[in-house]
Amino acid sequence: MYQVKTFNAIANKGLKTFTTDYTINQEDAPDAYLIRSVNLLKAQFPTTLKVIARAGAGVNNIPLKEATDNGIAVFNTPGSNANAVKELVISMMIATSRKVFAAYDYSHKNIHADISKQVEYDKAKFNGTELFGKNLLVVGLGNVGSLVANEAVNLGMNVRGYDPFLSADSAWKINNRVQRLTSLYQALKDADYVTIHVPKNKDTIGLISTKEIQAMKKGVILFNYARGGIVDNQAVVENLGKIQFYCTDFGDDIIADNEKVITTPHIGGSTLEAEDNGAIKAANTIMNFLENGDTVNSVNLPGMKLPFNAPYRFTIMHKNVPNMVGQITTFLAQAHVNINNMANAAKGETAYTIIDADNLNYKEQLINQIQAIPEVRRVRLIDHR
Ligand SMILES: NC(=O)c1ccc[n+]([C@@H]2O[C@H](COP(=O)([O-])OP(=O)(O)OC[C@H]3O[C@@H](n4cnc5c(N)ncnc54)[C@H](O)[C@@H]3O)[C@@H](O)[C@H]2O)c1
Ligand SMILES: O=C(O)CC[C@@H](O)C(=O)O
Repeated sequence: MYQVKTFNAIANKGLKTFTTDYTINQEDAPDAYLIRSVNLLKAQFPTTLKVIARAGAGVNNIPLKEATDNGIAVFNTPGSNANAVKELVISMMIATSRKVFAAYDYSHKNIHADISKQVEYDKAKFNGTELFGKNLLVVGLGNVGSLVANEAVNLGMNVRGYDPFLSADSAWKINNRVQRLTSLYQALKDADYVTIHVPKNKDTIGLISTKEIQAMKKGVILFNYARGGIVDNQAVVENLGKIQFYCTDFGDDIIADNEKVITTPHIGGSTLEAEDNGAIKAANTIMNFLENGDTVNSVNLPGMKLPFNAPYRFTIMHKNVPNMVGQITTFLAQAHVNINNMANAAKGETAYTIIDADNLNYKEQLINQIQAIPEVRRVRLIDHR
């Protein structure tokens, strides 16, 4: 039996994905955390915890180094809510361009007056512009950015994208009419719209600040549905003469109460469909990791999936240093354990080894020996019989 502890509202479809081998929030020795945006940066992890699955994209709420040091695999569910974010961004592009919020406000305030004639005079205040033919700059062309870019092409926009770390998978998804840039500044000066879709990390905090805003065109509309802090809100408020509207999912005191700033309460991924997708993917990720040791979509381990055709599997999370496989297989050989299949891969400073065995001897001693190698973070034995 495995124990799962959930944080945040996790869609029922996801919880129902777990088989009867899993209990949810019933006991207190969790093997897995299933989370959304809960801030775990200062959390103490129980020693039983082996995996954290984030239903969604951003993992800036998880202390990746601490998790790795404690032998905990961390996963997200790439793309599960990308369509939801895309639809919100496109709708905000249209809503701001057509002055929908001010027009709604006008109509709402005058709801009891007989304004049927007055509107024909007043409506000039709400003249808008169209997206067709305008320039859009998309910063970050991953799961969300690529969808936004493609949809904007469909709407007749001239789309440019900036993503120096673009993966081959993402590149395949992008419409060939999206012009790829090698410098962020190349497109800032003539973009009518700038939208940010990068992860929050030490390199992207303040990615859009005073210098970048000063390089933008007057009247630009800026969107941040990625994370608070990637756009410097202080720089935004100081430049609202230049910025026509700033739309963001991440409000704070600095940008509060400004009619040119339109905030939403982190609802980019808040659709029924996206919440179901993310929760189902996260639940499957947890089960595949705990039962098979699969690490596809891990953010702190190399992505690995090995057919499991033996009675026993060792999974070892360890530092990416020489002679790890040598030491581990020496212990297995000394215990007369026959290796059926194995794989090893690394991601940054961390590596992961999967060893399938035909037989098992001296179980406790073997696990203790491997775990005692100083660079080993966690060894697990999965009994598949
Ligand atoms: N508002 C919401 O509810 C919501 C929902 C989903 C995602 N998000 C946020 O949006 C971010 C992006 O989501 P995604 O699913 O597209 O992630 P993703 O990992 O698929 O794509 C991120 C892209 O950003 C690129 N990138 C990284 N650093 C960059 C930089 N300095 N400059 C330009 N590009 C850079 C990467 O190469 C990658 O292609 C997430 O990390 C998350 O924080 C927010
Ligand atoms: O869980 C959520 O609603 C937010 C999701 C979003 O910010 C993400 O990073 O995927």
